Amino acid sequence: MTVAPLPAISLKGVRRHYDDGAGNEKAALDIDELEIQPGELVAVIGPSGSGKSTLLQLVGGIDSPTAGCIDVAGLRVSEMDEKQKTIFRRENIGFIFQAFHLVPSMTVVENVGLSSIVSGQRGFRWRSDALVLLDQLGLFEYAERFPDQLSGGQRQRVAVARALFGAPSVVLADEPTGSLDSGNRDIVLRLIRDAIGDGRRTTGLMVTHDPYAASYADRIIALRDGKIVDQLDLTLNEPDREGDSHHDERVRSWFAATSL
Ligand SMILES: Nc1ncnc2c1ncn2[C@@H]1O[C@H](COP(=O)(O)OP(=O)(O)OP(=O)(O)O)[C@@H](O)[C@H]1O
Repeated sequence: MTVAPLPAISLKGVRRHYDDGAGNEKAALDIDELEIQPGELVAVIGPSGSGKSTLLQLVGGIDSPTAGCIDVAGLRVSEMDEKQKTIFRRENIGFIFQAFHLVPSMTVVENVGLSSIVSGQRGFRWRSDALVLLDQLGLFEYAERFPDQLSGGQRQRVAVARALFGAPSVVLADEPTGSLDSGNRDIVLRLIRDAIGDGRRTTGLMVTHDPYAASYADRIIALRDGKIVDQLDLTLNEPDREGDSHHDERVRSWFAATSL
């Protein structure tokens, strides 16, 4: 008998309400069920205000749900207090924020290895691991610079390297290719894709407005008004998923149909 692996990310009956300012409760997120398997890369799309960032913040333990159950990497995030969530984030999550959130007083290589530095790891193993990632992203020569000496696209790649550093259980990416030209967009997407996949222990959730970026995912989910309104399984296209096939017709027509 084969036993199905536990999902890497599981949401059940998850609601996140806000007061709309007029005393009414408005649901930023309302998901009955969502399961993401280990090694799966899921793209999240949807119009502005549909709940994409809220979903990332709940899975990443930055925010807490009003109701429901969230499990990530076998841990019940929805029941953690703030201190537990801080440790959970540090040990399990690699974030790529739209605003990058690099530490201005630290060099590029220190920003990449931040989680090791913060957790007090001794020795310089972290530095060589960080340099490998910087090299893969074409930023080796910038390792000793500071974030304010980089372009927006270079900073975004540093943020990607930092998120992938240490092979976290889950990578949460909010528009990871937003500031990149097409060449660097490919480098970043391939690196994220290589870090997440069969036999890897990293799982990914990536918010994007870019159909090309979404085509790197195994599955695309569409949010509207906080609910999952559509899904597309791209693993069905697996035999063709190299090179130009990332522009797969089915992805484009589906995007057109969901009027993004
Ligand atoms: N702190 C808050 N207080 C009140 N309402 C909030 C708060 N954060 C989010 N919301 C509301 O929740 C809904 C979902 O917001 P969210 O930021 O998740 O959307 P999004 O899909 O990420 O949008 P965008 O693409 O513009 O970043 C929106 O209607 C937003 O106004």
